[in-house]
Amino acid sequence: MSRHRQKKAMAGPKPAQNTWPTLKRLIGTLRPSLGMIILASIANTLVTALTIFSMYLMGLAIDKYILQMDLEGLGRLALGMIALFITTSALSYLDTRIMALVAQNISKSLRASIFAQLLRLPLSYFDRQSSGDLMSRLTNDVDSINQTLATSVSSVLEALINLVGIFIAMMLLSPTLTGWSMLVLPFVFISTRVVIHFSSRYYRALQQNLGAVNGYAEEHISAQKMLLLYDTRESVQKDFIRLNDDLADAYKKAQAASVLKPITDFLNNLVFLTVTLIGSYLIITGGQLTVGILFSFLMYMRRFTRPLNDLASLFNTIQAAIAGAERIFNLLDSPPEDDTGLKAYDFKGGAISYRQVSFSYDDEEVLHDISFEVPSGETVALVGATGSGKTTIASLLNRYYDPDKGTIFLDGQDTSQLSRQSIRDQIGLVLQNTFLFTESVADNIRYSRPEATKAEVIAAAKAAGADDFIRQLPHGYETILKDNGSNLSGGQRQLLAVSRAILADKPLLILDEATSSIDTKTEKLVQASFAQLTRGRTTMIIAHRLSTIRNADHIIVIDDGRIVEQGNHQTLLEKGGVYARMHASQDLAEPIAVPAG
Ligand SMILES: Nc1ncnc2c1ncn2[C@@H]1O[C@H](COP(=O)(O)OP(=O)(O)OP(=O)(O)O)[C@@H](O)[C@H]1O
Repeated sequence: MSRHRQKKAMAGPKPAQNTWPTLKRLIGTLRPSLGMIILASIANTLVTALTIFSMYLMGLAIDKYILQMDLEGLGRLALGMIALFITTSALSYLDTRIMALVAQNISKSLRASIFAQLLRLPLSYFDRQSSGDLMSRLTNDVDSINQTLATSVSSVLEALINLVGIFIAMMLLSPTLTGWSMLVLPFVFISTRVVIHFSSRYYRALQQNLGAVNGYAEEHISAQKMLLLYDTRESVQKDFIRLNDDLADAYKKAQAASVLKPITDFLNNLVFLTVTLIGSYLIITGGQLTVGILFSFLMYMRRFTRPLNDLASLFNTIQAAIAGAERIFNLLDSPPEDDTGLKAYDFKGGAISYRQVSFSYDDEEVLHDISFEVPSGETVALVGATGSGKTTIASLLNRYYDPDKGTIFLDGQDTSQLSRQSIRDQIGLVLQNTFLFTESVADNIRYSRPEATKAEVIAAAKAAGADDFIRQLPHGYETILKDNGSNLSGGQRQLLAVSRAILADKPLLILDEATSSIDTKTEKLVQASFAQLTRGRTTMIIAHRLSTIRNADHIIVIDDGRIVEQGNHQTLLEKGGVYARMHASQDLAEPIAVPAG
């Protein structure tokens, strides 16, 4: 775990910024389930009321039957109580089931909307958000709403009814004793709050420390090669020891907080004893109290502070759910990529023209005044140092991003007026880091054209020169690729990407050559495969190898977001400028970019 991420984890989830509007909107999502929620609430209210009543009956049993030695009556009452308990259990089951159902329905539709929205959002949104953050909306935030709806709504209602119901019952039984207990009960409540406050604080700290230790271990175990290469094992070990010490400290503190519990238990018992003594005194001195009433009363008292504490801790859970809901709503409200009102791209050969294009990702401009023309069917190679802006230029063509200034034309049509999908429908893409799904090789190739037959898939792989190595895989075309195809070499991944593009058969192409060193044999294969692919197609190629560039019709040399030279291999060499120097120092023979990982 990087230091940055550690800090983030320590900070914990953020509270909601707009609690009330979010709560209102969250309640709005409950509207379709209103009938079910009312039903659950009625069941819940009945359960609480019947439970309070059953405690009254127990006192009654003492006064009316036990002290009168009426066994038959006691038997009747016991039967009645069994019926009562069965009813409350059934109602309680109903309440739990209904609320779990409501919560799951809402979580399900939230997850569906979030995922649909993630597929619609523009790329720039993902630049600003970490994928971990987005994943946590789909999992943690939805889960926290689910938990809250499933349990907290019922619990709040139950706590409120308990509080009011028990108070009324106590007043009916004995106003005097109620008065006395109201004097001492605050001690019980406050002491319990203190324990909860401290233990939950230490518990949270413990969780964060645990997360930090796990994250650090996980990251460094997977970075074994780096540790060996740079010999950082000693400092990594030191960092781990520090995190481990913090974790042990957090455990000790959390343990120390648990000492508080016996103290509050003692206080609780003391309060209980006081009320019992007062009650007994009232009975003995002929007050209006009976043993049965005192018994019921003491049971009520035991329960009375519980709803207060429940409400206090529910408040935290509900707050966390509201904060989660706010993050989800923010995501759902972000403007999606919108194609409405735009014309479809009318393909006429794929001539590309950039005119005075500038672009910034955030505030910093990374492309300045880019202008070039590619006639249809020709190949343009973009060359330049790493970070100079080659990938960005290509990203503007299929409208992953839109320029801040200037215009890009496709066959003379202003792309800002064309629907993104209609442009992307015409462009084949081979990226440096091809994404491979956990599916069979055949299905991965078919990703660009799902309806393609097996024979078409094989023909595409053959044309790309991928057929040989695919047949050597354990199950040939049916081999399932795992972990983004981690068991394939960089060159093999590119061959699959080319197969995909050949199968898609799009008239325009964007190729990003692999920067990672691939062996000469595979490189030749990839080159041949690229040559096959680009034939007759207008191609923009982000070039890292001398051989690719030499064959391009146009070469555009980029430096720090500007075009510094353009021409073809011959004219640029003759010019004796940047390109000629790059060529002379054989920069291009080596991959320009540092291979990732
Ligand atoms: N998603 C992004 N958000 C913010 N800045 C970005 C983003 N992608 C690239 N940049 C920045 O824009 C500049 C140009 O990057 P770009 O990826 O286009 O360069 P490149 O020439 O393709 O590099 P390479 O050869 O390493 O692929 C760099 O300074 C980079 O840091």
